[in-house]
Amino acid sequence: MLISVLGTGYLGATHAACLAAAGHEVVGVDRDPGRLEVLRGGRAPFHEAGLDELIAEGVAAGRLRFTDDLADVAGADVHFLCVGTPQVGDGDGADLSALWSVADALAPYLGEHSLVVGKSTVPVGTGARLRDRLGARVAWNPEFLREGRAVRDTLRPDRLVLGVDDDDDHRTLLLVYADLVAAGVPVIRTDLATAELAKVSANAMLATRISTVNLLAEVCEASGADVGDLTTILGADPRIGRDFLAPGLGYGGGCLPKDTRAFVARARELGVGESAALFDAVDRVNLHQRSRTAELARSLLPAGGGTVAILGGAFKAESDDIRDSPALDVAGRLHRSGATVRLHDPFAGANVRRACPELTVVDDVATTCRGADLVLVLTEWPQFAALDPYEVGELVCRRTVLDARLVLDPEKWVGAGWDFRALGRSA
Ligand SMILES: NC(=O)c1ccc[n+]([C@@H]2O[C@H](COP(=O)([O-])OP(=O)(O)OC[C@H]3O[C@@H](n4cnc5c(N)ncnc54)[C@H](O)[C@@H]3O)[C@@H](O)[C@H]2O)c1
Ligand SMILES: O=c1ccn([C@@H]2O[C@H](COP(=O)(O)OP(=O)(O)O[C@H]3O[C@H](CO)[C@@H](O)[C@H](O)[C@H]3O)[C@@H](O)[C@H]2O)c(=O)[nH]1
Repeated sequence: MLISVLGTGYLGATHAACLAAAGHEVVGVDRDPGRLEVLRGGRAPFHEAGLDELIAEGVAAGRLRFTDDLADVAGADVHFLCVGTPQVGDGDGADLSALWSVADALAPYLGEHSLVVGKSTVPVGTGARLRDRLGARVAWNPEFLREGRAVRDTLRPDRLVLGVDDDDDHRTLLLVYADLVAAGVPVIRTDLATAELAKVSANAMLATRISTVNLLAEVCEASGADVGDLTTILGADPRIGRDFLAPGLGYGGGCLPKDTRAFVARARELGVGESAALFDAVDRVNLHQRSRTAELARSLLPAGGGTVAILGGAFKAESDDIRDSPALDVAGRLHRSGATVRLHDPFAGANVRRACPELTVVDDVATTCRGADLVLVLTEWPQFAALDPYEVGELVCRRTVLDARLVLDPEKWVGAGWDFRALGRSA
């Protein structure tokens, strides 16, 4: 099949490369010339395990091309919309301007049988509006991939959600995903509204889980209970489950925060504001983790100054994405409070330098920690979990560490003479 993917960011680039790997002829469209140049060179424009290889293979095989000209995708059987839907500047709802703009630009190139498939995360009701606007066949096929595991998640998703109007559109999508269907990936057919809602609901529920565990961590910290044992006990109940129970600095990124807020904004429009306030509280608890981490760090530094070695800038490990990164929120607060901030991240350093020129970003852990009054772990990179507390102890000015992601082994660090603090652990 000839397939176009409109928007080649974290979602679109991965989706396009995986469709090409499945044997389709794929054209990725973007308006960002820098991004297109990198993709045409057979690389991913961001750090994502396995994606460089997949893009290189697709480009070399001639199955994957990139363009800024929608005329190049005229005649495609299926067009996937993968542009960004960020939070609106002055509110909590989703900004759909990129979606409408790319859809309008695509309209003249749609054939009678072309299927337009929304993959971006949108408020419920968007697909129906798009169908009316374009007068074309529209389906919604939300994407559940996680950054850092994007390729694996796309090649072997937990489920395929196909929001369709009729059997023809369903059949078309089954052909697009024939390899996944053959591999036994569960397919859930539904309507457009349910497919759209499934995506924001999943993210709002995941956010709720994290804020719940962080509330529990705060109670552990205040009471002397052990949050590690607590989550093990909770996770052993199959109704609760073990995944997504890691306490700490909370969630960030380009999805969970904005999707939870957009859910609430849309629920209010639909007259369900009273109950949707649940997710306002989830958001508040999440943001509170950032302010309380900064305050705790401040209290461990010399009054009005001090040097803090920050380990982590990305919003999560295995990604270089810094959108709404909790780590950068805390780093910014400490910088503004007068602390000297040095920050290291294994992959996100260049992005942090560009976005936060006021912070000193360094290339290795040793330079970050040398002469520091406090070591602060803000992203859950395994490299940080593996640090040797004796070696780090030789570099710092004071052996004080605050683990805001609960990745360090307390016994090892205390044994090496550190004043060890962690979120969820009483002092
Ligand atoms: N990042 C993820 O892990 C992920 C996972 C699932 C769903 N989503 C959803 O997918 C959507 C995209 O997210 P993302 O993280 O890939 O965003 P992104 O910002 O990385 O990518 C969006 C891309 O769209 C391009 N674009 C914007 N307007 C365009 C236009 N008019 N024509 C052509 N290209 C245009 C941008 O240049 C950019 O490359 C969002 O709705 C997001 O919520 C993201
Ligand atoms: O137990 C946990 C798990 C995650 N996090 C944090 O939560 C954030 C989000 O993590 P994760 O969900 O793994 O990353 P994303 O790549 O943002 O993926 C989410 O957002 C995507 C975009 O919508 C969806 O497709 C995914 O299903 C959904 O998990 C990160 O800051 C993590 O550090 C925790 O604090 N504790």
